[in-house]
Formats: sequence, structure tokens, C-alpha cells
Amino acid sequence: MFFQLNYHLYTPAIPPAFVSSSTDSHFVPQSTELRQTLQSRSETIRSYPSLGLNLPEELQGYHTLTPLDVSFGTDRRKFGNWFSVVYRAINSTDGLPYTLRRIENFRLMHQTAFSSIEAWGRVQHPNIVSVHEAFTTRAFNDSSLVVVYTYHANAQTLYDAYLKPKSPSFPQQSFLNQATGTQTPQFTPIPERTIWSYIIQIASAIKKVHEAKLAVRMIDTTKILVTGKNRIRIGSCGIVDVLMHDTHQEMHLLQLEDLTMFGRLIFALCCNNASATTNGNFQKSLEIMGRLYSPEIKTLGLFLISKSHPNKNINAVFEMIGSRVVTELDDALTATDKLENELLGELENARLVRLLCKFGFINERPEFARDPRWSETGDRYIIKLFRDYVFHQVDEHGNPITNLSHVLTCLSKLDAGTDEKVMLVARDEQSCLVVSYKEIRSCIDAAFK
Ligand SMILES: Nc1ncnc2c1ncn2[C@@H]1O[C@H](COP(=O)(O)OP(=O)(O)OP(=O)(O)O)[C@@H](O)[C@H]1O
Repeated sequence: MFFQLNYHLYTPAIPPAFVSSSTDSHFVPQSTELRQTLQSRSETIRSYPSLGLNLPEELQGYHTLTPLDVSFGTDRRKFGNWFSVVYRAINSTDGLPYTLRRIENFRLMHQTAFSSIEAWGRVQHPNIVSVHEAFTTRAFNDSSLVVVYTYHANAQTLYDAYLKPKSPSFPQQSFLNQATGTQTPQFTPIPERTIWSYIIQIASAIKKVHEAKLAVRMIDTTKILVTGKNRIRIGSCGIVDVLMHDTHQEMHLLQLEDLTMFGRLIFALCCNNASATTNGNFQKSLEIMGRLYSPEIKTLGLFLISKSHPNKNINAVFEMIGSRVVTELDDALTATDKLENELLGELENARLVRLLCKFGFINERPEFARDPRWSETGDRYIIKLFRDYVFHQVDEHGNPITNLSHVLTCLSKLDAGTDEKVMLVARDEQSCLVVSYKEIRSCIDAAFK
């Protein structure tokens, strides 16, 4: 069956006045930066682990383990009371990269501890790193628990992105502004719009989790990932449920604890201090927050960390932040417009690559090399001359013309099968043929078949 395409040449883009690819938007950087970001993620995924790490070659269907924690080997990080290490690994079944969080020296007492992982597997949300599976293994020469998550290339924790001291010679302190007599924080505050965006994203993740009758149990700057421009995702979900399986705790209380951790997170981000709500720092934190941000953020933060608020639940949070959600929604829709527009510009790629592959399959087949009938007669002769017309033209001095727009225009016309005629000249210039792109396309199709 042969379908006539009713589009040809290049897909027209939306006028830049409506969707501009050269300007930044809240969630999508300008086109060139977006491309660099995606390219760099692709490079990261293809990067290979250094040798000599002494890691298992294979682990429950995962291979090519690469540690993601840069401090691996020197500063052994902790997950609660347990040591944990994070790896990227490739799944043998689908060939895709995943994140493996390993908890060292963990003894699984009951298989039922994994039931929460199944529940987490059903939680799909744009602000939660998806949980895939969990297993125990002796492949690391101990008894380890491994929980597998979606891998977000080049993700950074909120801690690394904002709170980590930039240099040991610049401790994160306030200094006294002699002119005004006020303490000025020695850090670059996160813009208010970004803080609201993070608040809304975390709140909607918590809402999803609480509605699934689960609790996040780990809302902390070191466990939330920045996975794109102003995009964050809660990582490490489900681990605490497995680790604490034998300690029964009421879900309602765990969900309240989520809100308290959420409040502490807001203070930490606003004040650039992971311990902003501890006793010694609290007054100073309130002062910093009052000075840098609108009062609604402080009110929300105080509501969340309050011990005994009768109406403390995630829906009450949304009542407090409702008006800000509209801006977030607008920005999210602008992001889809921008990405759709970027995609429009790439539509041609797949068509053209498929066409080039077809050419590659047909032209110069070695098994027909001694058979002049293959390429010197009929359909295939036309294809050969067309190939010369597209790729092998020379200028008046006999130098090759490498004009990409000529190639792309010809291929697009060919793909569309236009009625436009083209004159194909034999290499010896003794004969020429005038054929339409439509006819050339039929020849290629027939030869390919
Ligand atoms: N799902 C994921 N996709 C991509 N990278 C991830 C993912 N989860 C974690 N990482 C990366 O792995 C690294 C280590 O994560 P980890 O949670 O151990 O951070 P950490 O700062 O070392 O925290 P801790 O002190 O608790 O160990 C971080 O740089 C993080 O960006």
C-alpha cells in the first residue's frame, strides 16, 4: 500500500511572537541551552564507569554499575542510620539506565517488608522519582537492600544545588551591613518565584502520596532532585518503609510528619541553611525569611512546622497556596507549548534519516557489483543518477559541492513525492532523463522492496 504524504518540505514553525525558542521560560530554557542540556544528559548516560571499582558485574538483571555519589570511597554517606550508596546501572531486559540505591548490611526479616514497594510502584507523579522494584543481594559481599528508581541523568540534589558550601574559605554566615545595621546573608537567595514553584511541586507530590495512603517519610534537601530547569522530584521513596517495616507507626502521624519535614525544607531553602529551624537558628531564620520573601511563605512554613494545628493536612496547604498554583499552571502550559514547538522543528529528522537509510540499503550493494543490470538499467539507474544529483554535484572547477540545503530540499521533495521534475544527467554526460520526484520515489520504493 502506498500512501501519498500530504505534507512536504519543512514543517512550518509557530511564529516566534507566540512561542519563542530564543527566550527563557520558567521550566524550559532557550532552545540552544535546552539542546545542550539534552545532549549532555545523553553523554552522561553513555559514559562508562572507571575500571577498578570492584563492583559486581551483574546484579539481579542489572549490569554496568556506576557510582553516582562523587564522594564514593572517601566520605561514606548515610541514609538515616544506614550507610547507602547510589549507582546507575543498565537493565538487561530493556537496556535502559536505572538508579540503584543500596543500603549496606541490611537484614530483611520479613518478605512483607517489600509490600510498600509494590504500593510505591503504583505512585506515578511528575514530582516523584518512580520506584521500580526492590531486592536483597549478596553480590556486594554483604547483605544489601537495593531499591531501583528511574534514572534522571545529571540530576543534582537540592542540597548540592543550593546549600552546599561553595568553598571552605567562605563559610555560610551573615555579615553586618554597617550602613543599615542589619544582617545581610552571604548567599544568593533563591528567587521567590522558584521557591513557590518548589513549594507547589512538593505539595502536589505529597498530596498524591497521602491520597495513596502512604507517607513520603523523607523530605529533605539531600533527597530531592533537581532534574530540569526549576523541576524537582522527591527521590528515595519507599526506602524508609522497608527499613522501618518492623516498627509500627500510624499512617496519620507519618503524614503529619511529612508536613513538618516540608515546613523545615521551606525554611532551609529560604535561609540557605539545612538547620534553619533548630533552636539556635530559628529566630534568625524568621528574620531572614521576613526580609527576603513575602509573608505568605513564612505563614505557610510556620503552619507546616507547628506541632498542634487542628487542621494540619495537605488539603489545607492547597487552600493557603491556591492563588500561586495558577502561575505554576500557566508556566507548565507555556513549557508544553515551547517543547511542542521544538519538537516540530525536529519532525523532519526522522523522515530524512529513514530516507537516507533506504538509499544506503539500495546503493552500491556488493552482491550486485558484477551485475550491471542492477544499477545500470531501469529503476535502479534512475536512483543512481538521482543519488549523483543529490550528493555528487561538482562546480565548474570540478570541486565537490557540499550544499546541505540542496540535499535536504531534494530529500524532502522526494519524501513528499512532488510532481516537480528534475533533470538527471549520466556520468558520461551522454544522456539525460527528466523525471518527477514522484517517479523517483516509486523507483526507490520498488528497489527497496
Ligand atoms: N534517581 C536518580 N537519578 C539520577 N541521579 C540520582 C538519582 N538519585 C540520586 N541521584 C544522584 O546520586 C547522588 C547521590 O545521592 P544521595 O542521595 O546519596 O545524595 P547525598 O547528597 O550523597 O545524600 P546522603 O548524604 O544522604 O548520602 C546525588 O548526586 C544525586 O544527584
